[in-house]
Amino acid sequence: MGGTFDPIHHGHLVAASEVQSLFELDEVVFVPTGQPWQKADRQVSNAEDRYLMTVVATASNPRFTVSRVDIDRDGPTYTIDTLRDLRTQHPEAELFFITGADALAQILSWKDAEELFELAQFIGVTRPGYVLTEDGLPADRVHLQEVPAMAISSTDCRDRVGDGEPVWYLVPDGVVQYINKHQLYAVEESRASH
Ligand SMILES: Nc1ncnc2c1ncn2[C@@H]1O[C@H](COP(=O)(O)OP(=O)(O)OP(=O)(O)O)[C@@H](O)[C@H]1O
Ligand SMILES: O=C(O)c1ccc[n+]([C@@H]2O[C@H](COP(=O)([O-])O)[C@@H](O)[C@H]2O)c1
Repeated sequence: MGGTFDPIHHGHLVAASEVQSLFELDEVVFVPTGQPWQKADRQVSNAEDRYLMTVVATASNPRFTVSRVDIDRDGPTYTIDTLRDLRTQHPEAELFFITGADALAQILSWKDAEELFELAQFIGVTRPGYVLTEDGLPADRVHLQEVPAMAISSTDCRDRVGDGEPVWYLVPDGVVQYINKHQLYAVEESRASH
């Protein structure tokens, strides 16, 4: 499962857990993006912080691991490179890439979109506020999966921290503590003056 994970939240974790169980996956590899080029219009937190929050959030699940392939590669992050690197590391594995409905809808705009479907199958999961559709995508390589709806986004978590509101129970406890310890998403002056 690839994502910016700024920060990782329970929507990501529920989706990953549900897909792992339903598709009987041996392992779910969380891959924090290095430089998400489709989010170039906004500031993204330091890759090491996003990686460490992902490690903290997934540590207790024996089927969850975290990969550094995207954060250790220079330049913009493309899933085609992610899948090539994972294929090299796990030559025997059958790869599935888990994405939310919003990301799945954009996939034809990703780099080398056609080749993506040769390297992995894609599992699109429901996400509140987005319609899950495989229109225009190869039906034999794309699976749609309903998962329990968690109306949580990283944007909302960042905004809540910035506004001094709690993110307890939206993200794992260790991630709340990591955010506090490293003062991520700190209150901006314009907001603090309200
Ligand atoms: N609540 C959710 N339910 C299901 N899938 C989700 C949910 N939140 C995110 N995803 C999916 O997880 C992947 C990684 O998401 P990402 O790290 O961009 O989180 P986000 O909450 O969408 O972030 P942001 O609000 O910063 O854009 C994407 O494929 C996204 O569609
Ligand atoms: O390969 C691409 O061109 C591409 C473009 C946009 C997003 N992605 C990947 O899609 C995943 C979800 O991205 P995001 O930005 O919604 O967190 C993440 O693994 C990204 O690297 C990939």
